[in-house]
Amino acid sequence: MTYTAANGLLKKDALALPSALTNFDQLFNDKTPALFMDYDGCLSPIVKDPEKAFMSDGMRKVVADLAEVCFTAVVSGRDRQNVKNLVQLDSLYFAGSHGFDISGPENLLTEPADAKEMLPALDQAQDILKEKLQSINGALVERKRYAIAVHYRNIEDEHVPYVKETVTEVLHKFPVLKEGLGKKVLELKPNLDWNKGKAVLWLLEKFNLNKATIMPVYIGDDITDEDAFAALQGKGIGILVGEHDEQTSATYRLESVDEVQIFLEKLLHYQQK
Ligand SMILES: O=P(O)(O)OC[C@H]1O[C@H](O[C@H]2O[C@H](CO)[C@@H](O)[C@H](O)[C@H]2O)[C@H](O)[C@@H](O)[C@@H]1O
Repeated sequence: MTYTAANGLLKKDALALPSALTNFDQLFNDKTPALFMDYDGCLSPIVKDPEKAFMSDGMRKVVADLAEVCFTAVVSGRDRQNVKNLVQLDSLYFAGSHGFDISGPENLLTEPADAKEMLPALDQAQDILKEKLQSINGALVERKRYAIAVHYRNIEDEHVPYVKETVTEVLHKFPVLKEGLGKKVLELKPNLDWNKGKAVLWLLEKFNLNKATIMPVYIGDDITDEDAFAALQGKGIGILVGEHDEQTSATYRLESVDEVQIFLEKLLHYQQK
């Protein structure tokens, strides 16, 4: 099903999207890509332990090669330094904490949404969550500079409602924070008008990439990536990897992390022609 949402965005069922692989030849029309990618579920498969979400050597190689020929960024919900450590490529731009914390080659380091005053609330919320969830086997509270992820992937189903209620309670205590949803995770983020989509638009502007010769492309698998797909509607290409629980603003689809690698290899070949 396809429909136009109240805000004018075109939304589709993930399974109704055409494949970015079979339609590759129609995507770029001789334009140079500006590439934005999510990490978990896009560059690395979803696994039980967030610290063990590794990128394959093949994926790292093609991303490194692409960074030589076009603007290449990773836009992640993870802490910026954490995702940088996992990717291990200094030639890339990184937007961590869902876009609140950005770095790049040549000493770029910036927090464009100016969320610093939310840090005390995040610190206090983290302490309360750790204390309240310490007795729940498998619950994981992951602090990023500008977000807290409460993971429930590894807990018994019967404890999930308690975890969700606890997050809701903490959010009520700290109105400067808002909820974010992801794959078996609830997040607490600064209650500001900033997200992955705004970060992508900020990078396009900052690096003078809003030109007819450039085609922005964003690849991601999760609900937080929807902000970036929405930001690129009518301006670039949004590619959803797999599916999530909501309708999508992406325009194309890839089945899996393996298909992401095949797509990136095709993109490299196209860009080297
Ligand atoms: O925006 P992303 O780069 O995709 O980050 C989104 C979240 O990814 C991580 O959690 C997810 O992946 C884990 C490893 O595969 C998985 O165990 C977890 O269930 C997923 O929610 C990361 O830990 C979070 O901080 C990111 O926000």
